[in-house]
Amino acid sequence: MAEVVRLAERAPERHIFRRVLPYLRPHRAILTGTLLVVLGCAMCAAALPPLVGRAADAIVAHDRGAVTVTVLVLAAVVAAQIALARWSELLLMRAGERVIRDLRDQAVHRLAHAPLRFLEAHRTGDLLRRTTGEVTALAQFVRRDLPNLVVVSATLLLTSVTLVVYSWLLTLVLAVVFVPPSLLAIRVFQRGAEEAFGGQAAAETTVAATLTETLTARELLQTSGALPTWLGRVRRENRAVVAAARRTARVEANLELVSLIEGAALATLLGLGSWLAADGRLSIGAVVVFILASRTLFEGLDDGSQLIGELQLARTGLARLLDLLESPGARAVTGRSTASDLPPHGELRVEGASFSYLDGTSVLRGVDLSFPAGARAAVVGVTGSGKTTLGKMLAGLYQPDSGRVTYCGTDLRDLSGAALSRVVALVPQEVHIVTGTVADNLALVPGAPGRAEIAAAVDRLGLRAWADGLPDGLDTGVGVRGERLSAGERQLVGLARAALVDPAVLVLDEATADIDPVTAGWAERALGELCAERTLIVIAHRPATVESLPRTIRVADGTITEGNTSPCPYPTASSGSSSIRSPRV
Ligand SMILES: Nc1ncnc2c1ncn2[C@@H]1O[C@H](COP(=O)(O)OP(=O)(O)OP(=O)(O)O)[C@@H](O)[C@H]1O
Repeated sequence: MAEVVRLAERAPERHIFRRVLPYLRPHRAILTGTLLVVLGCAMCAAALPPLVGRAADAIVAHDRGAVTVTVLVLAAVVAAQIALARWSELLLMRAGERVIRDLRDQAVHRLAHAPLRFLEAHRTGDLLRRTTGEVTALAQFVRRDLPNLVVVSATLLLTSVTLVVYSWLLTLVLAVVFVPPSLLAIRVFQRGAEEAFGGQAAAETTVAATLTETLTARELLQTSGALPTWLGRVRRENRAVVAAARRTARVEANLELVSLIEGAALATLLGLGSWLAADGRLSIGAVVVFILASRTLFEGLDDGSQLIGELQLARTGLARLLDLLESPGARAVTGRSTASDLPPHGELRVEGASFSYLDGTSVLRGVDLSFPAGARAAVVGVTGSGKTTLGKMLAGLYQPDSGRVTYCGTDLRDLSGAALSRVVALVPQEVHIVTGTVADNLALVPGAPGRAEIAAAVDRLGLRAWADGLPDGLDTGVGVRGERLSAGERQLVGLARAALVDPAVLVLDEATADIDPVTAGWAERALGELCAERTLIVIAHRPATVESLPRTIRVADGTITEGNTSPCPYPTASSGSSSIRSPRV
């Protein structure tokens, strides 16, 4: 079985900031400018205690002129601090939004190009959370917490310098007696935080994934009577989230210890400072500066430790997002060859191909098949024998674990995404329909065809009367996920999309749901027109389809046996004949 790299439930956080650097590089100009403004803001904050100290000394010395000048400078510094803080906020928001926009674009791009096997290996909710929830959390962090984090770091640094300058003795007491226990308490918090926040994110992801499934499987759940069992599962997972959140809250409570240490330190410093001032070894102003600066230091430690919680949350989200962006498993496996290198008609060949699903289910073993240009074949087999898997492999959606699938000698793996879709198109049993109009859905092919091209394809397939019969023609809304279209009409959309792509090979997974005779007639005609010039491989579910096709490929026990070839059995739009029985798609 080919190795598929799964995303870790708890994404590794090692070197997380170094890993995010390449994503920040395109925005380095605005980020550097922002950091400089933030630094200016922090310098203003650090200048306040010395200015207040100077004012206190001037008051003690009855020096009115010095008091006036100091107060004016103080006012100017405060005004500058406010202005710089506002400016840095705006800059950070702008820079942050750009970074987030790029990350989101890349995540969506990565998911849109990820191999089918990678997507199947993960729950949709997990992938959705990584591309939406984690990005939103990151955006919030950048807007709200990052400015504070930068200001706090710079303030801590500058305040430490102020403290040393004003009294190395008091700084020594502070540094030896009080700062280490503070840092220890923060460290204890950090250690628990990684586990607690990671656990909370994982538990929330599980709930998100289950909620997504609740919506997608709602019909099954409502009609099968399985809703109570399912809701029991939702409740269990919900309880796990609450437990994880409580664990996080307990870890956060450790931070209270930091406040306690701060109170004790300020009281000690005040006593010690007053004693030194009374002894004449320190001015009153210096004591004031020291107390204010110590307070700033502890506030910084306090804010910093709270921010570490947010930082941890952002780290976890960022790690999960980067895990997706960096995952080799999510990397598109298509190559660079373009369809222009290849003839419009040619042989599709399977050589010694084997395929197993991730859970180890071995489905196909050593399959050899050849479909010369214009061949038409039915693929048959009991349910679960591997027909759909073979179809997806023929369409290049699954890569064989061993062996290869080639078109005119070129491995499908070596084709670019657009080239692959021009070589082979798969119309699945359940054609995927997106919210919008019929025309919007038909435009979902390479090259985004315009209205005229879409109308021409519909005419070519003999579907004009069907389209005109819809309430608003091609502008008819299809509802959420196409629920306003019948199974047959969805296959008509799939066939019309195939006509717009104009592939050399068409693989059709016949719809098993009963289709009304009128829609079946439209589909029959469209298919007849579509298969006029190309290779057609129908995964057949009805005896009538099998009888109508000249060649039968039987899938059983992972291997293939087959019969002969003869001309196209489908009537074309121009012939209007339906004398040959054909599949109801
Ligand atoms: N995504 C998947 N992950 C794991 N196993 C899978 C997956 N899809 C299909 N299988 C398994 O692979 C085997 C072949 O499935 P496949 O859908 O190809 O059969 P099929 O012949 O098309 O069936 P049907 O006629 O019912 O559509 C089955 O045992 C199925 O359970």
